[in-house]
Amino acid sequence: MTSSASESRNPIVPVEFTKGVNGLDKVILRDVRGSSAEVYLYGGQVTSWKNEHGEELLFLSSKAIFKSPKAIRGGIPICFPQFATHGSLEQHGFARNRFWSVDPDPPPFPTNSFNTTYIDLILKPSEEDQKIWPHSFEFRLRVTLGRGGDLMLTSRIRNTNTDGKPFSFTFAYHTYFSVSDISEVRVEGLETLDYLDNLQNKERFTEQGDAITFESEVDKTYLSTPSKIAILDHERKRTFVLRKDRLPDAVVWNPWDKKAKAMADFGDDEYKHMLCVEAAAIEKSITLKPGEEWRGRQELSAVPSSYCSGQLDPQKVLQGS
Ligand SMILES: O=P(O)(O)OC[C@H]1O[C@H](O)[C@H](O)[C@@H](O)[C@@H]1O
Repeated sequence: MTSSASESRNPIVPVEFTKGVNGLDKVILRDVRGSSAEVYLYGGQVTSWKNEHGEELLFLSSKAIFKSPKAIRGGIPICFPQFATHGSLEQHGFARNRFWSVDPDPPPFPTNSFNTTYIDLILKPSEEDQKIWPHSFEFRLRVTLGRGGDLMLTSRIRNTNTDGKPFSFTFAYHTYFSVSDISEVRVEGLETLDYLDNLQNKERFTEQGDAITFESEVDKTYLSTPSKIAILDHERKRTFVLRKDRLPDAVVWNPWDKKAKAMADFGDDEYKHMLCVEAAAIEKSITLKPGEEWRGRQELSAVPSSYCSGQLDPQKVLQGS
């Protein structure tokens, strides 16, 4: 069937503006082959990413609270201008619990947007925000659903201070991946790297051994990581490939059972079905002078993983384009 035939029979609305939980504004991106993504203006947050079979690829807690000032638990929260407690602001900064707007006329992107569906959002600080972080900025976020169902997020952050002052920030795409069973998952691309252990006062260690697997709580910030990280879900025979640009660090987080129980917006057993791998800039903060812009990009794809004599072949995953 040609795509025009399928389109005329079943018209696709590539960008739909609608309402989500609690009447919050939501944008749905759709690709003709059936993949989709959902973005809430609250937090500028992707909450859903589905492949062409309609299978959800991101974790969203069944207990997520879609109400300000609580950030939505799951999807891809944006941590800005501060990651975690690396500064004096609230945990993970304020971008994740502010109302973003649709950017009607974003400056042009050099990247090829042919054959993709996307939405541009913008966040500017309110007067209240400037009381806690005394800077003026424009944060433009483009969420793109690629032709093959890939999900791309590009952030452009510009210093618009008129007082001549630079500002510094840390940043993360706090991606919650949906996994079959955390004990069946391994992460490749971070082995042998140095990391800060957030469970041990951010002390620095070196990762030993092979790929990373999970049997207890993990909260680590890997430093100077490669631009490509793979998350292999053996049970579902699915591999997520995360590619990133200008985001040198990567946080790996699973709260495990005890912390899961302590979080009001997270189910007691949900830790089994999620893993956060967060493309980030943490160890070295980013500094912008007035008029300067930083751009940070994350691209996610989900591919079927194949078994080779009972073992996944990590080289194939990591060397593939
Ligand atoms: O509960 P939140 O504020 O959303 O933070 C959730 C988690 O985010 C990151 O992964 C941090 O490294 C963790 O220390 C933190 O627990």
